[in-house]
Amino acid sequence: MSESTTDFSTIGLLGFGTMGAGIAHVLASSGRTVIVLDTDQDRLEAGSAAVTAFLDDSIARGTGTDEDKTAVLTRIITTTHVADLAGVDAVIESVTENAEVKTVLLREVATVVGEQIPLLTNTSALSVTDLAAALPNPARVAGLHFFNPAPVQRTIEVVRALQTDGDLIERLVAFVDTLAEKSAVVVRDRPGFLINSLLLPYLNDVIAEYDDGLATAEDIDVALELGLGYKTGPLKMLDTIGLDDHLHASEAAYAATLDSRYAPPPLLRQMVAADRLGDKNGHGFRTGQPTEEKN
Ligand SMILES: NC(=O)c1ccc[n+]([C@@H]2O[C@H](COP(=O)([O-])OP(=O)(O)OC[C@H]3O[C@@H](n4cnc5c(N)ncnc54)[C@H](O)[C@@H]3O)[C@@H](O)[C@H]2O)c1
Repeated sequence: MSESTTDFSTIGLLGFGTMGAGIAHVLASSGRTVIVLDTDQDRLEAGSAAVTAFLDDSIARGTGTDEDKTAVLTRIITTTHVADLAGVDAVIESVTENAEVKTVLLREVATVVGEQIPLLTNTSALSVTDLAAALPNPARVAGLHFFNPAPVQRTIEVVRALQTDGDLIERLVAFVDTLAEKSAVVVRDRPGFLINSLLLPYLNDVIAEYDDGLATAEDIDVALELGLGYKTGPLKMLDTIGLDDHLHASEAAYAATLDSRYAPPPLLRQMVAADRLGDKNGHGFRTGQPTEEKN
């Protein structure tokens, strides 16, 4: 476990959902103190349980110890009061993907933390530039985009909004370097940033080809895993991401660009309408499907 706390030694984290729990784990594992805000006690307890599950998993795999677990959990402080964020060195926002929810909360947080404290957003699909424009001192706003699950995924996108101060970008790259096995990628603020702007069209192409009957879902995944050396086949990946989340990300990128590469294919909309969301509810392209006939 790294004990480096050179910068941002106490971080305010907004939202203790899927991503918030993973991010809290990553930050606390780097030796930092994390003050996590969510709307109510039940959500805070669910977030703490998710962090505990990550740590127990590490112990079971022999990559963590009981001492690590205690140390990490001790560094995560939970609250439902924005006032408790006074004194943090940076804020990472990871609440529900809704521009108004994020803006209202960050404005309130800004009044507590002061003008110079960096406000960082983990949004996947919203414009960081738009968000910065709605906040006091937009130069201290940037994106810090983690991938799911945050403790496992190794890339973090540092997103430069039009207003972001160059020094802040340098501080964020140095900060990411202090997180275990994470690498920063600095990207401009555009729909999907870097990874999703390339991933969304690829996944949408695969869905369209599958809908056209190119091959079975299993064979498409096997072909890309073995033929191109991808770690996870695209249809398995879609089930993991969640088809509703992928639809939302595609719609947002399409609305922002009118680029047809992002347009959600008809089968994606149908899958979501039929409540086939992937791993999260046990029905998707690969999850819960009987083995298909080969062509
Ligand atoms: N899930 C992913 O794969 C993924 C990956 C990268 C980035 N993101 C981004 O991370 C952010 C969070 O996504 P998630 O999947 O963790 O969502 P989630 O629904 O699991 O968690 C969101 C949390 O925010 C809390 N919240 C909502 N309004 C709040 C408020 N006013 N004050 C405090 N807490 C509030 C909710 O109670 C919930 O616990 C989104 O912006 C999303 O786009 C998600």
